[in-house]
Order: sequence, then structure tokens, then C-alpha cells
Amino acid sequence: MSLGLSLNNARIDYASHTLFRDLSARLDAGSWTALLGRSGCGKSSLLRLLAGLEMPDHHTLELTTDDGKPLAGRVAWMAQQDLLLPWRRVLDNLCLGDDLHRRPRDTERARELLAAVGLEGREQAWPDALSGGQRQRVALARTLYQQAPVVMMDEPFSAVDAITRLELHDLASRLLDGRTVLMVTHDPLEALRLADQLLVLRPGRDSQQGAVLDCLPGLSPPRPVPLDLPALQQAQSELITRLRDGEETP
Ligand SMILES: Nc1ncnc2c1ncn2[C@@H]1O[C@H](COP(=O)(O)OP(=O)(O)OP(=O)(O)O)[C@@H](O)[C@H]1O
Repeated sequence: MSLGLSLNNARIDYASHTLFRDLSARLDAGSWTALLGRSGCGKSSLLRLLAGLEMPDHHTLELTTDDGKPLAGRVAWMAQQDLLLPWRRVLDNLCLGDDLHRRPRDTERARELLAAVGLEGREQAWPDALSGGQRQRVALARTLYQQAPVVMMDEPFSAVDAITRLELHDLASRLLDGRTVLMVTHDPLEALRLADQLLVLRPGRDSQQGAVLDCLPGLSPPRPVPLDLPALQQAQSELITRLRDGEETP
């Protein structure tokens, strides 16, 4: 199910403004990359471009997959808003893709995934009857149900409280194991706990440039990285400095 990706010379221009250019990164099969940068630097635009959701008028993208086949149809998407359809019950939301494509549902798998995210017995609930954290769990289960080798997530855990977020980190880290994940986040700690590498968009002279960094160089802690690991605090502090100051690539 794993699939590696190589991104080369990505560039997006909106009107006369270059959002970023010369952006290259390698996403190893089964690895997790966190995409960070100041607000408005183009994280979501890059994610949407890679996912094929939006093709700006002026863009460049050399995207190759390890198996040489197109990426289209092999990406699952998870957003900050859970995007659950309020008129469909939880189980029906999970199986929406099957219904749209007139494929048979795998109801047993859908139930197993709901159980895995702690929502056993809530299959027939309406989304409105769930808390924000529960809805995001449904969104995670729906992402997993798609069985896509590549998962792109745009601030997937930012709308829930701190403790729920930590619980979702545990769940996502375990359940997304083996997928190639690219996740936009504003939270340096979240990035460092979940990801193998960071892709940091930072200001260049006339556009945004990207730097690819290891999360915790020389260490191989379990994921999510334990909150009390001293190296995590240090790395968080350094990452905040890098984001604030827009440092040049080392
Ligand atoms: N379709 C579009 N047409 C024109 N400009 C756009 C379009 N989409 C995004 N932009 C602009 O591109 C810039 C980057 O937007 P984007 O949402 O990618 O940034 P971001 O880094 O994800 O921001 P945030 O962290 O605040 O979510 C913004 O200035 C935005 O207004």
C-alpha cells in the first residue's frame, strides 16, 4: 500500500505574486512529512496542487511516483473541517465514496474502522449528534476507509481541544502507519511528534522557498514522540525560531 513521491521544481504564481518556486522534496514510501510555514505562505495551495484538487493558472509541478503511475485516484484527503454530510449517518458518511462510484460497500471494514477510532455503536448517529473530536475521528476513519497509499491532511487536528488533539495524534500515528502522509500544520510540536521530516516554507527574496529537515536528527523515538522527551522540547524551540525568523537553509 506504500507509495513514495518525488516533487521537483514546484512553483505557484497568483496574479503577479510568486507564492513559492524551485520547491523540491522527497516523500519516502510510508513516511510522514509535516508542511509548515507562516500564514499565507502557500501550504494549502501546495497541498491542493499535489492532491490535484486545484491547478492554478500559473504553476509548475514535476511529480513522480515510485511506481511511475499517476497519483490521481490514490490520494485520501483530510481537512480541518470534518466535511461530514449532515444528512448522512456516520456509517453512510464513511461509505460515501462507494455510493458515489456505485461500488459495493465494505460495511464490515467500515464498522471495524469506526471501532478503531473509538466510535463503536455510533454507526447510525447523525454527525450533528457528535462532538467536534468525535466528528474528526469519523473523518479519520473515512480517510482510512479509502485505502489510498497517500494521505494529504490540511490542519486535520487544529479544531479540537488540546487533549483530544493528543488522542487523535495517537490514533492517526497508529492507523496511518505505512501510508505516505503529507500534513499541513501550524503546530511545531504536532509536526515534531508525528512526522519523520519537515518541509518548511520560508520567505525568500521574492518568493517562498522550502527547506526539508529531519525532525529529530540522530534519534529514532516511537511515534508520536513522547511529550517528555527532552530532545523534543529543544527541537520545538529551534523550529519556532526558524519559523519566526525565516532562517536560510543550513
Ligand atoms: N485561488 C487563488 N487565487 C488567488 N490567490 C490565492 C488563491 N488561493 C490562495 N491564494 C493566495 O495565496 C496565498 C497562500 O494561500 P494558502 O491558503 O495556500 O496559504 P497557507 O500557508 O495555507 O495559509 P494559512 O496558514 O493561513 O492557512 C494567500 O495570500 C492567498 O490569498
